[in-house]
Amino acid sequence: MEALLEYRQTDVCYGGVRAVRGVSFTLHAGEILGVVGESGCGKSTLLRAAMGLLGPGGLVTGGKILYRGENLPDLSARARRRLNGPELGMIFQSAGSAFCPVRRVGDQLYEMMRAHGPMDKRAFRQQAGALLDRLGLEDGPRILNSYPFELSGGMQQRVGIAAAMLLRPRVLLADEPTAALDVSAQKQVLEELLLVRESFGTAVVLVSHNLGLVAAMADRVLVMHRGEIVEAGETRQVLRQPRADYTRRLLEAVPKLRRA
Ligand SMILES: Nc1ncnc2c1ncn2[C@@H]1O[C@H](COP(=O)(O)OP(=O)(O)OP(=O)(O)O)[C@@H](O)[C@H]1O
Repeated sequence: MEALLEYRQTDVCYGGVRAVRGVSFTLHAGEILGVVGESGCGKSTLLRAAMGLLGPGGLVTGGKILYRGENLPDLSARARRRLNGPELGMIFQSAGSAFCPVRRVGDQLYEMMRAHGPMDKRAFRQQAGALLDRLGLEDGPRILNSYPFELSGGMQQRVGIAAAMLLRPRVLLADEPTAALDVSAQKQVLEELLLVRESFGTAVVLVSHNLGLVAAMADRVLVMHRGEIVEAGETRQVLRQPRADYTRRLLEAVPKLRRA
């Protein structure tokens, strides 16, 4: 399998304070990699660093983040715009809040698609409607004609997830994508992630607090603690026979774990 994304001894700082230290791993095409660890351990920072979205105080201060051989922190803003979206997609914890409040969500999604290549409006509406349907939003045309405030938080989140998926990126960086969703919507989103991986060989980095969800979805898992990877390996092995004390402590907080 092709190596798509490779972190090599990556350090990330905010205003000189290190949030991620010496992180190394490789993500291959078609793979789902889970990232777990307590709040504040650097999971979001890891993903934002690849997207160039660390914000004004954030900087990759050491190592490399290679996407198909190119070091992402070295890219110009122009090269970055070419990659972000169609190559590297990101689903944020609050994906729904990224929409402009005074424009219909369908227009915003269509514009995003058009920014990355020619797209016929009818084909777009069909494609977007089918995806929304699979994400549990059955009335696609109505959703596309809605303003963000006309949708519930869970609906907005799923439209935000659809926005990342519509461009069919090779790599999808998903930061707690389903944390704000109810159980049935959560299931539909996770099934769609699996379908996208199966249909297009999309690789996924799935950040989650939910170890049960990671156990069910991820092929491999990274355990992070205070900005560092303390354990990495095949999901089943890490969750059943953890080597690091920290992983054991994390698992002890979950009464029962079963791989689906
Ligand atoms: N914009 C920022 N400016 C300064 N420090 C930040 C910024 N964003 C994150 N940090 C700090 O970097 C560290 C890692 O934060 P990060 O959000 O990556 O953790 P996380 O594991 O994703 O947490 P959570 O699970 O709560 O989302 C934390 O100490 C956090 O306070």
